[in-house]
Amino acid sequence: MKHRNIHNIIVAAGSGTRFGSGCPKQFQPLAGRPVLMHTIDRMRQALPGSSILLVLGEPHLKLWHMLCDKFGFCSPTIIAGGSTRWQSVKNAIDTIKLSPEEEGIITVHDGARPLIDSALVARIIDGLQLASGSIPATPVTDSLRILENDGSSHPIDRSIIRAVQTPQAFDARKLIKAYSLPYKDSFTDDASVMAAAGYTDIALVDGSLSNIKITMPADIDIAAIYMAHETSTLA
Ligand SMILES: Nc1ccn([C@@H]2O[C@H](COP(=O)(O)OP(=O)(O)OP(=O)(O)O)[C@@H](O)[C@H]2O)c(=O)n1
Ligand SMILES: C[C@](O)(CO)[C@H](O)COP(=O)(O)O
Repeated sequence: MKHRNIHNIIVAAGSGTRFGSGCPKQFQPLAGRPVLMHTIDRMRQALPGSSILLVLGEPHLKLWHMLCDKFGFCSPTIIAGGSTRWQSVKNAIDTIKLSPEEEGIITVHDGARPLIDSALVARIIDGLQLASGSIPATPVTDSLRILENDGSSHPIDRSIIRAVQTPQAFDARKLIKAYSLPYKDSFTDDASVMAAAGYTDIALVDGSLSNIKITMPADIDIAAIYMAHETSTLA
């Protein structure tokens, strides 16, 4: 199925401070190829015919072009990143021009989440039928506590908490409007930007436990195990 009015933003302009390597995590090898190539290929498979805007940091452009040459990889259109994830998304959004009659969808995905699959992407697109945004979420499995300023803490009911992933999908006009408002430190994802603009009708769809964000070095090993498991269950 072709999706011509879906614009997919993949943000990969981070520097990977927590990963702690000279080479940012999105370019690290995973199952023989850079993490980011898995992410892009899976998004292409999930939504064939839709456009991808790849957001990269200026210092990493040369490395990316070198990797594309090495792996014979065709890069999506590249957009210059910003100093925060919000700014990187905004830079891409500012290049999307909708015609007056166009009912567009914008998805935003972390380049550092290489384990998306077509079923997950289909769920977030379907979730948009009844809401302004649609985001994948999973229950948490650890016990949770609220930490107070004085250092004390108290337990909370984890059954009312969800951990949120990407990709996140939105009505394009509403997301563009939300990203025209000023930045706040509380913006940790795109749904939080929508909420600040008053778009609180966000559908939560089932996330995937394997859809981890590469954050620490060990996450590369965990992602490789998930990928090997996918391959063995397909065989
Ligand atoms: N200025 C930024 C910061 C983050 N990102 C992207 O947003 C996603 C989620 O961010 P995160 O995991 O925090 O990546 P980093 O900022 O690279 O990591 P860290 O916070 O450890 O420095 C990543 O794909 C990252 O490349 C981005 O495009 N531009
Ligand atoms: C966008 C995100 O991946 C959703 O879970 C997450 O909020 C990114 O957080 P980070 O601190 O920028 O890694």
